[in-house]
Amino acid sequence: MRIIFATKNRGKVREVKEKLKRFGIDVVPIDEVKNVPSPEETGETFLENAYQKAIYYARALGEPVIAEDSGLEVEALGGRPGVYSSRFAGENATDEENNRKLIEELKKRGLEESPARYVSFVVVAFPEGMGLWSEGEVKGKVITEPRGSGGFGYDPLFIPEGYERTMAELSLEEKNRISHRGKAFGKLVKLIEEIRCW
Ligand SMILES: O=P(O)(O)OP(=O)(O)OP(=O)(O)OC[C@H]1O[C@@H](n2cnc3c(O)ncnc32)[C@H](O)[C@@H]1O
Ligand SMILES: [Mg+2]
Repeated sequence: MRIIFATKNRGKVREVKEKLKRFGIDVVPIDEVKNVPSPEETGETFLENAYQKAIYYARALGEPVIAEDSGLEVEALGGRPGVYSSRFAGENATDEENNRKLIEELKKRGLEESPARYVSFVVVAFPEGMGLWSEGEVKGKVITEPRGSGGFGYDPLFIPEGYERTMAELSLEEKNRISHRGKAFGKLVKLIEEIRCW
């Protein structure tokens, strides 16, 4: 079975491909199927954004599409960057720029770390308009000294609860076992199997 995953983030594609492989699901990134301009992400919540992305592409393609919206919530920053995680340092900011901004914001407050969590909302939308969704989170803390080269985004600054290593120091399989995204996609596959909607 194949599932089209609407994302421009290569890190997400790598993780979700690996996660769904053992369920016999072939995850195909949208840009390998059709060249459609990206939709806006104007929602105020992760769920709204994930649904917006999924339904936009499901309608454009005429078949079910999965999308994900995720982010990092930092306690010391009142939950920011949250839904703005990919554009924390500005529109089209790189991971490095976003990480630098996070370190600055913590240091400005005299902090070297803060409790934080990653959140992921996943939606599979059908062209007719309905959708199924699931979510996952992983708690931990953010630090101001980046470590590791795996993963993507804020991973060099995020240490999951119960770990000494940053998310960027974990293998792909290990990250998938404990991550917000790994949990959300695991739950979505169960839902799809239960409802037999495919
Ligand atoms: O919208 P798409 O095309 O899927 O790609 P995106 O990178 O813009 O994805 P989001 O809008 O969902 O923004 C999520 C951001 O949150 C951060 N993030 C989410 N999950 C992460 C993870 O597992 N590791 C590190 N950073 C993560 C990272 O900055 C992402 O760019
Ligand atoms: Mg995005």
